[in-house]
Amino acid sequence: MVEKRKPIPVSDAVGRVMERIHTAETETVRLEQAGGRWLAEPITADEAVPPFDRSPYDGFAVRAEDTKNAGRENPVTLRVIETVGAGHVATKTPRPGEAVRVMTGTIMPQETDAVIMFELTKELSDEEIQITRPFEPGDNVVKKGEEMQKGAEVLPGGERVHAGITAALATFGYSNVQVRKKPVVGVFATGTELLEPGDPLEPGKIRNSNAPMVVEQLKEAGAEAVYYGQLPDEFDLCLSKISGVLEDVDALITTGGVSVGDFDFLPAVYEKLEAEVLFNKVAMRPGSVTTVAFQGEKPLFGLSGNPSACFVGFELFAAPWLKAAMGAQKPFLQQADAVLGKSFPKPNPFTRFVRGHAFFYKGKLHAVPAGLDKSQVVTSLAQSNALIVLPGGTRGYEKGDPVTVFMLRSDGAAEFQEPVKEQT
Ligand SMILES: Nc1nc2c(c(=O)[nH]1)N[C@H]1C(S)=C(S)[C@@H](COP(=O)(O)OP(=O)(O)OC[C@H]3O[C@@H](n4cnc5c(N)ncnc54)[C@H](O)[C@@H]3O)O[C@H]1N2
Ligand code: MOO
Ligand SMILES: [Mg+2]
Repeated sequence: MVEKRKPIPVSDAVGRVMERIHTAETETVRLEQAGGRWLAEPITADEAVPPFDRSPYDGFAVRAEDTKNAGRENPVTLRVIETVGAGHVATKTPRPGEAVRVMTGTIMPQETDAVIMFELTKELSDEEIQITRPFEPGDNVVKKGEEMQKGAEVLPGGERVHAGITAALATFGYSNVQVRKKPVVGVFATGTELLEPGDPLEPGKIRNSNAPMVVEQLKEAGAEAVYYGQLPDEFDLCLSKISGVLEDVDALITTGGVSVGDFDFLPAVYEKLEAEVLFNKVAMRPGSVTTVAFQGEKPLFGLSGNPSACFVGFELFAAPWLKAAMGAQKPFLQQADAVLGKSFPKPNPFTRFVRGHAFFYKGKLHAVPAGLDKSQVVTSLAQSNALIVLPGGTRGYEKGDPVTVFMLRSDGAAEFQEPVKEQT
């Protein structure tokens, strides 16, 4: 008799997995290698930024006091005593009536407290300029520590290093950075029907799309994927291959073989390994048969063989666990309110995660289901940047209904648009 499984709500399933986080150790990597890694230490300012008062313009550093009587009818003439570029320090100290020609980024010369851009001066000669308005002390001076004071916290840690974080790390002298070790995640695709992408098709066989997809999802999550190849639907072989690699990985992902078919052997493999099964049925579509088991601290993610179900199972359970293991403060997909762009008439006993395309139109986020909504479907994944969440227990959804979307990515999001015009 076929095993009857009891579905649990998605949030319970997520909760069960996230109770079992095992935080990865830290390691030190060079700044150039830190992109995409998760920060394992807070970033603090080793020095103030900027580290000295500096000029934001190409112009003249002056003593503001000298300019206080300047006006259209009363131009003030100042004598230029030196030219200093960024990276150099003025060698002279201006006396009253004197100015220093400075470039953007130059440390303010002693005794100067304002900068006048070239365009606001009249250069009478190489040595003399004229100005026709007064300047206050501090005008056009970027103060030391204006951006960040020495010792201030820039980031608390737990963020993923992107180009902006790299810039901050470089600014504060982090030539080496502490990050979390990447969990090593083994991947097996199960299925006697599977061919590799380079193979010609044969009757009854299909190309293995799950393994390359999951390897890519692992990379996107920041983990280290080790693809161990395909396993035919044979119990002994699945058991020996899976138990053979468990020592070498921090987590294992299998695709296929988790349902109730005669050749679905993952449930029996978990039993034989004496792994603790957290759940084997989730009240969701696709991915209802997604199974998560633990062997000690190691999660075994038994993702469905159906490509869309496999994808969703990874995003909902494996990705947050892996990101949290890498110290992520925010391991879940970002959620947003959107307007459903196309009716979805199918009744919904389980919560659906519909692959779709989300985009902004007239300031509102819209989400349109992509391609066929079936768990066997691959190509809709290629057209999606979001999962549209349609809670279960309804008769379907109408175009225009409010929905929640989980954002998968934001690249490739827009064509060129005229930036919003400033209000005047
Ligand atoms: N009697 C029942 N049958 C099924 C149930 C059920 O509750 N009762 N659940 C269905 C649901 S829902 C899903 S989802 C699938 C899950 O199946 P498995 O996880 O056991 O996966 P397989 O049987 O191995 O394969 C399913 C399907 O996916 C294709 N596949 C497998 N691996 C890959 C791969 N690497 N790349 C591309 N496609 C793959 C495979 O050829 C099958 O077509 O079970 C339903 N059945
Ligand atoms: O796990 Mo299945 O994808 O719900 O169709
Ligand atoms: Mg099956």
